[in-house]
Amino acid sequence: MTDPSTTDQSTTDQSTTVASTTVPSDAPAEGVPGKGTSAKGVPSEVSEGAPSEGAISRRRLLGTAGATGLALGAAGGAVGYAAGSSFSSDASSSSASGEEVAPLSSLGAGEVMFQGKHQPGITTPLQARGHLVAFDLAAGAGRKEAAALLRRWSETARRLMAGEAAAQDDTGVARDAGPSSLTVTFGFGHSFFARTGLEKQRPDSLDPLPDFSSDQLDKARSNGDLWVQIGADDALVAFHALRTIQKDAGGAARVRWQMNGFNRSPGATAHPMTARNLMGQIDGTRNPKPAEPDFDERIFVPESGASGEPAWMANGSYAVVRRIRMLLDDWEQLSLKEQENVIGRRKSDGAPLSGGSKATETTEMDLGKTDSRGDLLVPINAHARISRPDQNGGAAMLRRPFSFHDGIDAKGVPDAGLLFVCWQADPLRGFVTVQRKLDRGDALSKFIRHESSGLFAVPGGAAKGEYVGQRLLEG
Ligand SMILES: C=CC1=C(C)c2cc3[nH]c(cc4nc(cc5[nH]c(cc1n2)c(C)c5CCC(=O)O)C(CCC(=O)O)=C4C)c(C)c3C=C
Ligand SMILES: [Fe+2]
Repeated sequence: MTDPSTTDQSTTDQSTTVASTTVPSDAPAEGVPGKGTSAKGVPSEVSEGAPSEGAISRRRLLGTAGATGLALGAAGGAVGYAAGSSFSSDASSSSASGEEVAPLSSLGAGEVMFQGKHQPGITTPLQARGHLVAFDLAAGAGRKEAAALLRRWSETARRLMAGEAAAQDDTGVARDAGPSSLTVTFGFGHSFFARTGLEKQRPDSLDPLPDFSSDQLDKARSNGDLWVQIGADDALVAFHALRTIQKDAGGAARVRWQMNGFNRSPGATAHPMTARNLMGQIDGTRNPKPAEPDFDERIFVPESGASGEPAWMANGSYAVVRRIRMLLDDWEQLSLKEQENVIGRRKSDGAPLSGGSKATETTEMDLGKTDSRGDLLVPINAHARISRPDQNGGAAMLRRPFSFHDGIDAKGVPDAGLLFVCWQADPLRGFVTVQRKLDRGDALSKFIRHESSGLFAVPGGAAKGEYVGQRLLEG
């Protein structure tokens, strides 16, 4: 069993109130109950119900949050959609055989707050579905149109994340579901600033990423004026948000590229644990944790201007997005031992190869340990060795990826891999430093291909009544 406190999935957004989960979940709910959430993590407005400005709250349509969503039984994951039933999210119950089963829970009730110091979707636990979309401003659209768009998008994000319907012409696709931990995150690309006459406000940190020798990038699926990351634990909730955001763009912006991804569904594993990727590895073990003293400094732009960052980026972060194809046909030819040597960790439980049979995922890696023949137990080119902060002058990033699978390509091989999204206060010190090192001799590089790339400035969270990016667009 892995220690959930070590996993990226256990991280919680500072602006997050996640519904309590009383059954094992891949996304442990550590959210501190706060505004809009009862002590049990279930939205407290449910019975009082005060949907804003005439909106019909989806939660109200559902009756009570406790009576909605997916009811998960621990015994084999017995599942029933319990809308309108008397199922409760915190009541224990018995199976037909009289056997005690775990209390029911509602995945749909998970709610992340839109407003906060940081935007949602950065430290939020991994969600089951994700859409990454880049937009380019339409010809003739400038700062005014961009400001109006960000205002519309922010209002949509706030409403949908609270489980309300869209302000206009809601399609009804998500009407039976709760917020399902929906997050919508907005960022600006390098090209946005010239398009809007805001060049002077463009952070140096947005300078284009250098070329890496192993890049095989498709320009049409890279970069973009604006970037939106959508995540939710329900596929329809995520799609609904995507569609609403696309419709909100109206004539102001058009989609440049879109990528769709997924993670394991909460509750799929017997215990909360770090995610696995499509190569089967436990991935995310050594992510920085919000409780660590240097977490904020590594991931978020500080409030003071001392960093050389523009004031509008205070509490923001930089997202590097890479579509990384996994060459699964080649990878799967390797023996288990060969696969483990590529990473430097055991495939079964993520323990470092230097740790011996008693090691666990959290055992410290011993970089100098050798076997009886004097060979390093963690090979010199192992991915988990050379990507470490202590091998890269302290460089660190918060990795928050989605897997993708877009079928079989023209050559008959799986078009599958990782939508690698990483967050840092300074992309040059974070992603670029580590990727330069990986580019020079990562054992994993034979089995992956970077196919597209983006770098986006993601401003801090919106205050009440504010829209994301307002300090840039109206500053
Ligand atoms: C430039 C940054 C990185 C890229 C690109 C990248 C791609 C990539 N990684 C895996 C699988 C694993 N990565 C692991 C650790 C790890 N990877 C990076 C950075 C990049 N990875 C870092 C900073 C770390 C942590 C290093 C540390 O602090 O010890 C691991 C080991 C488990 C873990 O700590 O998460 C795996 C497995 C894949 C499959 C991949 C591209 C498809
Ligand atoms: Fe990695």
